[in-house]
Amino acid sequence: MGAAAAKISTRGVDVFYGPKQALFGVDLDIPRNQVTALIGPSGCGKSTFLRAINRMNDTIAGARVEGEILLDGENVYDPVLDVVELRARVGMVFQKPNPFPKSIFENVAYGPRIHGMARSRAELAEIVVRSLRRAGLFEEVKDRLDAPGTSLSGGQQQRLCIARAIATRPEVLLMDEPASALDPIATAVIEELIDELRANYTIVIVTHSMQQAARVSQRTAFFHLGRLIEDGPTAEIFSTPRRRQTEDYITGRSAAQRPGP
Ligand SMILES: Nc1ncnc2c1ncn2[C@@H]1O[C@H](COP(=O)(O)OP(=O)(O)OP(=O)(O)O)[C@@H](O)[C@H]1O
Repeated sequence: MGAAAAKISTRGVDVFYGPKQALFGVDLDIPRNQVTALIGPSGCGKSTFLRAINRMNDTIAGARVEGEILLDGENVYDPVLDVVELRARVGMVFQKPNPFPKSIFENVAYGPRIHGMARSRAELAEIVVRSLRRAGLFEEVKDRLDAPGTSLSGGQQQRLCIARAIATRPEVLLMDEPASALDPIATAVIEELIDELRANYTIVIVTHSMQQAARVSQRTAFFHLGRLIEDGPTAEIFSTPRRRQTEDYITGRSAAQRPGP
């Protein structure tokens, strides 16, 4: 895939935490309206890479990003770019569901309100309902929108966080192990939702589960020790990886995958 077709293109991305380099020269093209899975052993830099895309690393003292990350051809590290706006365009969902200590309604209304997306209470309510519907949660919560977000089950809370992320009409959704804290049924619901969402969003998901990567993604990028080893269509990465390190990881032969002594 050429950079022209990509929603996000990274070139020579290095990330440092103080003196420690966590990513080395990552070049990756992420296509629009597909799910790209980032896989690799613990500590290989998957989350670091994800956070570099919407500049969440800016919030970590001592973190530094070099190289280029282009969103529709525009460098997200351009000093004139408004970071708050960037994070509305590139939403994020974390491993642990983290609803605000507010009502279900307010969790979703927060972003559209601070971005001035609604002119009236009715318009705001419309955005909230639409986002909850898209996140596959509306039917379960429509009679208790004033209940605290934290009163929902873990899987519902994660769908609430997805509704919150999509309420600002982002173009990209970054998901850092979004189902790892959930039971298998809630996980299946989230995976189905991810599949539906890709029609409207570009999705990048970090996962430790290769089964999940195979189920939800169209493309997979394998990282090892801070380097992107290879990327390509998910079916090819899992059936005919080009690199030995990828093959070792997906077949469970890599030392990093074995349990400790
Ligand atoms: N805030 C931080 N300060 C210092 N070093 C960090 C920080 N966050 C991550 N690192 C280091 O950067 C490297 C990459 O970490 P990262 O969390 O991106 O890996 P990962 O592949 O997402 O791991 P995991 O699968 O365990 O979540 C690791 O060596 C980690 O210790």
